[in-house]
This record gives sequence, structure tokens and C-alpha cells, in this order.
Amino acid sequence: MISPKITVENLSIGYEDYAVMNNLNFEVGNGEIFVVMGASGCGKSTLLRTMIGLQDALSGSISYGGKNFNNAPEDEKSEMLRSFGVLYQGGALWSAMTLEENIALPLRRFTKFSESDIKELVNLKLALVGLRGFGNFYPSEISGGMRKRAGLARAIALDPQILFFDEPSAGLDPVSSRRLDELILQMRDSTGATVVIVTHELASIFTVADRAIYLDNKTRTQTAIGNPKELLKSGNADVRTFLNRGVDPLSTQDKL
Ligand SMILES: Nc1ncnc2c1ncn2[C@@H]1O[C@H](COP(=O)(O)OP(=O)(O)OP(=O)(O)O)[C@@H](O)[C@H]1O
Repeated sequence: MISPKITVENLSIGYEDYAVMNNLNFEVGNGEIFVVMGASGCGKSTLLRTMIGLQDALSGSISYGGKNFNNAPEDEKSEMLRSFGVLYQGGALWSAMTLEENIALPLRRFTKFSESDIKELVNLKLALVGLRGFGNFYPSEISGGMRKRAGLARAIALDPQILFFDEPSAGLDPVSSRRLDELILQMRDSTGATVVIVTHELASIFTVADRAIYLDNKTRTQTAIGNPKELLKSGNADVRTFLNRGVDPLSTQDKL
């Protein structure tokens, strides 16, 4: 049994009167890597934004460590937000700041650490993502894969308990993408953080996910949840087809 760090109950997400997904129910255990997957436009990013408080749920609840998040008073919500690290799609680094300044930003804003402690922590985080010695570079001076890793260094600056990734492989070549996957696994193993990743990159899903949830855009709800390798064998036809690049591995026709 997983001990639930995140509990989502009867959640509907969307925009004003338009529900993108309904009746979402799942738990993410402590230290688990949980992937949100599904076709383009099914609502993966909307779910992520709702889980980190960037948009309101239409109904239902999201709890972290047993504490309700989406209906919590603002001060409690901010407290919970401090235990999250988020890596947005583009890395979202400030272009006019060096990597060092970017990573120091949350430390300066949320801690009272001295400048020398901040410098030491920044160097540690840069080393963790394989960017030792790049602190004085600007985002425009490094590759896309390096920018993602720098974004990750900033996301882990405050030692978050939960890490959220929005399409981490987007725009990366296969080698950089694989390297980032390895880094995500390494990060989870060394920090014990719980990780939620939104992606439709199959290679990443099979490499990193302990479990994955499939958001189905026809029925507008989740239709499968489990380990991706098991879902490929015994999930419903839609999730098997999704996980096998559009061909159901179990259909008789495709076996001929
Ligand atoms: N600001 C918005 N206002 C209204 N509808 C929106 C808004 N943003 C997204 N949508 C709609 O919500 C649905 C879900 O979008 P979302 O970006 O969450 O999907 P996704 O699964 O993350 O897609 P992708 O894999 O292409 O990034 C889509 O139909 C989209 O058109």
C-alpha cells in the first residue's frame, strides 16, 4: 500500500463553465513518481495548474499530507506552496539573470540565509544537476537541455517535498531527454521527494513512472491508472493504444 502524500477526490477541472475533466480520483504515495498522461488537449496541464493553485478547481478536493489545499485559507495555501518545486515547460528562467542569480532567487525570497550560504547552496544545486561551473552563464548561453537542468536546480533550491514537472522533455533531443529522465530518478532517490510529471513522451513514461494516470478526452475522465508496463498488457484498449503509439498491442487485427 502507498502512504498517500497527495489525495485527489471527485475533482473537476476546467475553465469557467467548461469542464475539461470530471470525477478525477487518485492518490500519489510518498516518494512516488506519478505521471499524468493522455493525448494533446486532454487536460494534463490544466490538472497540473490546478494542483499547484494556479487555477481554481471547478469542484472536488486536492489534499497534501491530509490537509485540504484547494479550499484552504490563503496563508495555509502559501505555506503548502513553499513545499512544492515546479519545473515549467520552458525552464522559465529569467533571461537577464545568470544561472546563479536565478537559483538564488527563491533562497533570497524565502529564507534568511547569508549571502555566503546562498552561494554555497547554489553551487551545490548546480553540481547536482551536472552544471558545476556554469553559475555565471546566462540562459541564452547554454543549450535547451542545460536550461531545463538549471530550471530543475532552481525548483529544488528550497528542498521541496513535492516536485511538479510540466512536459519536461518538450523541445529536447532524445539524448538530453534521457539525461533529464535519469536526473529525475536520481533526484527522487537522493531526496525522497514525491514527483508528479505531466507528459505524453512514451520513452519518459516507461523510464520514470512508478504509476501513471490516463486522462481520456472522449469520456473526459480518467480511464486507467497503474504501472505503464502493466497497463500496456492489461489496461483498457485506449490506454494500450496510447502506450503503443496508436496501435493496440493486443488487437487481433494488428497481430496479423
Ligand atoms: N485559458 C484557457 N481557457 C479556455 N480553455 C482552455 C484554456 N487553456 C486550455 N484550454 C482548453 O482546455 C483543454 C485542455 O488543455 P490542456 O493544455 O490542459 O491540455 P494538455 O493535455 O496539457 O495538452 P498538451 O499535451 O497539448 O499540452 C483544451 O481543450 C484547451 O483548448
